[in-house]
Amino acid sequence: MSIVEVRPITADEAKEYLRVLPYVNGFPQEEPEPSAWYAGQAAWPPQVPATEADLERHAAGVQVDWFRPQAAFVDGKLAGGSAIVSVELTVPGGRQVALGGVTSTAVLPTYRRRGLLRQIMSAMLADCRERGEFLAGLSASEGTIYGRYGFAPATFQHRWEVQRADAAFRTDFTDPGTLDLIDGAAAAEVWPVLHEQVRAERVGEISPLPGKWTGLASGGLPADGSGPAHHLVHRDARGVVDGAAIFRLPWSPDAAQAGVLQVEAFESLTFDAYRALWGLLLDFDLTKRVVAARRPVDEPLRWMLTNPRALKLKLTRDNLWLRILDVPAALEARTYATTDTLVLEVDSGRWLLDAGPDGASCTATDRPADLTLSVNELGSLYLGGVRAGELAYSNRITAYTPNALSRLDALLRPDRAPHNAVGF
Ligand SMILES: CC(=O)SCCNC(=O)CCNC(=O)[C@H](O)C(C)(C)COP(=O)(O)OP(=O)(O)OC[C@H]1O[C@@H](n2cnc3c(N)ncnc32)[C@H](O)[C@@H]1OP(=O)(O)O
Repeated sequence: MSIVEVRPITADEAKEYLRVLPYVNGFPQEEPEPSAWYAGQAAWPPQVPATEADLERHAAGVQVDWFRPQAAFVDGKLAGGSAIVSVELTVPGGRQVALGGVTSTAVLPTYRRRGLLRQIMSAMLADCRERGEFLAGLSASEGTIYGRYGFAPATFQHRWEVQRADAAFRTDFTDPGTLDLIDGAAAAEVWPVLHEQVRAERVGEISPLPGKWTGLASGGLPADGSGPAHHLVHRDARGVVDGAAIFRLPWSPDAAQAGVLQVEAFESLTFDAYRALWGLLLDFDLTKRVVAARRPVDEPLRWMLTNPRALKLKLTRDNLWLRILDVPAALEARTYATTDTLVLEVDSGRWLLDAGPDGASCTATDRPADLTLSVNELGSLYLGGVRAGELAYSNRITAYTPNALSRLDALLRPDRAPHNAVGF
């Protein structure tokens, strides 16, 4: 019988850990989708296997304090691994709380389905708890894997398209600011500042990993023919950047795919920036169609067009999956839209949630429950991106008192849908 050991890796095991990851071996790391869905980062088809030089380079990135890899060794061979990255998540009320982000997870194909991930996950979640991280999160390569560990989808994203010919705006707009095309080096300065401001306001947004924006400066042409990145910024009347977009004009030999403007990133702090940036992108000369991926599910643009149906939803997908590791700590970290008191039975714990716009207290109680749910449902509800009624109708939540579902929804619902443009 094999001996399995699960533990953090040492510095000189970094390359061995990398060797289990799909992209290093030329295997797929996402379900097959058009590369445009990933907004430029083609995860399919698989790339060529990494060279020793690539591994040397990547190994440095594994040995940093914010990247905490755990690996499973079978009879001494490193056969699977995963890592927690330390990031922050904006929760309702604006607090940016520590999130243990699960990433870079893989088990060698010849060692799968024998419980290695289960053991690695349990070690990683214990590590998060020890560090006081009461939330863990991930983006799932497949929807069937992570529910068993208590994770559930909490934010969602859309990919939509608009035919340029259909993109008439309802009202005229005079821009008090200016639009400017800038180079990658300037964009690498703009994006970190802009994203910090955006994530302070957007529930569900995540802090970027170190180095997230440095690649913008060097540019580089992706191998998939999607062409160079173009950087557009909007400045307000004082000249301060209040919005930016990154787009490409990919070439395709397929006439149906020609003339596409592909929006890879878009952020704005003001209505003026939002309207002005989309105004240009939706009416870019010599293009036929705009495709935008990783967009929030409550895209206001739809309501600004004379024909709201012109914005055609092409794909909808879960984005951030949350795992609540400490129920009272998580519920006390956010604020609530109404003032109410509910008893929630979450798995085997029963909690009295006394919540309001200034925060909440959440204490153990033996009062009868208003609702029962598991930590998975609480993860989906936590940021307000899923309705309690939807989960009750799918038999995932049971309500015992009148209006308990609508009262819970009223408490949790933020003004805007939770959204994270940045992942890990
Ligand atoms: C957050 C991220 O990093 S997403 C990236 C995830 N990585 C990948 O998708 C790369 C390709 N896949 C793999 O490397 C592996 O299949 C992993 C990492 C997903 C799973 O590793 P394994 O060691 O095989 O998982 P393990 O044997 O611990 O399985 C635990 C449970 O999950 C189930 N499971 C594991 N993988 C899958 C899957 N792909 N689909 C459905 N169920 C799965 C197992 O059947 C098992 O079920 P049980 O609890 O009912 O017994």
